[in-house]
Amino acid sequence: MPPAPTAHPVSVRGLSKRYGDVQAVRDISLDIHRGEVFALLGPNGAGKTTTVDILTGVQRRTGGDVRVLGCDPAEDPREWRAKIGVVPQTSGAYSDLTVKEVVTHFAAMYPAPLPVGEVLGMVGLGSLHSRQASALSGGQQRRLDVAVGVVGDPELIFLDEPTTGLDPVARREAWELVRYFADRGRTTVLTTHYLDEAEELAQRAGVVVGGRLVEYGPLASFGGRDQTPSTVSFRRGEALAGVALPALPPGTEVVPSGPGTVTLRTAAPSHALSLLLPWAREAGSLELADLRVHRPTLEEIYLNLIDRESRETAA
Ligand SMILES: Nc1ncnc2c1ncn2[C@@H]1O[C@H](COP(=O)(O)OP(=O)(O)OP(=O)(O)O)[C@@H](O)[C@H]1O
Repeated sequence: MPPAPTAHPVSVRGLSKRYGDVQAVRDISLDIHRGEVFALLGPNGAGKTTTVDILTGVQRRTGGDVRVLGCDPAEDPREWRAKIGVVPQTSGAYSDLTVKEVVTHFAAMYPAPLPVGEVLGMVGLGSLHSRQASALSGGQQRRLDVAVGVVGDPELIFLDEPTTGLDPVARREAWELVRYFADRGRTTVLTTHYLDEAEELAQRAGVVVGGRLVEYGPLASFGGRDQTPSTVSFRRGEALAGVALPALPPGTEVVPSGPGTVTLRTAAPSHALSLLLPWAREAGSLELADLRVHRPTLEEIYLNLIDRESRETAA
């Protein structure tokens, strides 16, 4: 019987998982939209891998309802499995096969795999295709895991910390691969501890702490980020020394900073700049020296969230 149609490729309601005494996941509800990259964030031991393992049929849930591409992963139907790609947190053991043999072996399990050579090229293993998989370095093994996870050209891809152990160039190659699938309308669930990676690739995210989903939504407004003021700073230089600042957008604060430096905190940095530039020009300065506009990064927002959660838990 074909799977029931579903609005979202992943739909989770009230998910929980207990391992003996450990409540690893508590009442998580979320939807992952078709075609998006969704980042699952959270500290070590938060419950991310457990959640991914349940969504991919590796672990059984102890409560709640889960639909992945219209099916219950606990039933693990064969045709369903062919539509998902998984790069698990731990590297696979590939015995004494060569890199190309490993990927060819996995490609044969899918009805319409991508060409093996193309996938090896995408993960940067093209020149190592005849090397024994067991002889690869840690980072090269991770690339092979990614190749194995995506060779089936999956509709939905789960990447559990795919770039851990990769050098900066390989990390960026992995990002290109995620974008390649996103451009083809595929959906990706990305677990990562690298906030820059999430920021670079994902449109929405969820933060799990102590098994609970404590933040969930578009990255642009994550943790009230779009409401958090930005900082604008510059050096006055000679032309602007002693010149009174122009009228600035309502709510802008002048923050005490070193001599000769102006630091403003404002919810409207573009508006503030549009007033500062003509002000500086009129005073004879075409450039604002050392101009910096700092919007809160995802990492800062995330650290605040984790801090808030640990204080609430302690209280
Ligand atoms: N098989 C298991 N048996 C008992 N407890 C487990 C098992 N697997 C995970 N746990 C516990 O469940 C909790 C969640 O673990 P999980 O691996 O899902 O966290 P995570 O968010 O993926 O962490 P990390 O970022 O370190 O990978 C942890 O307290 C962990 O010790």
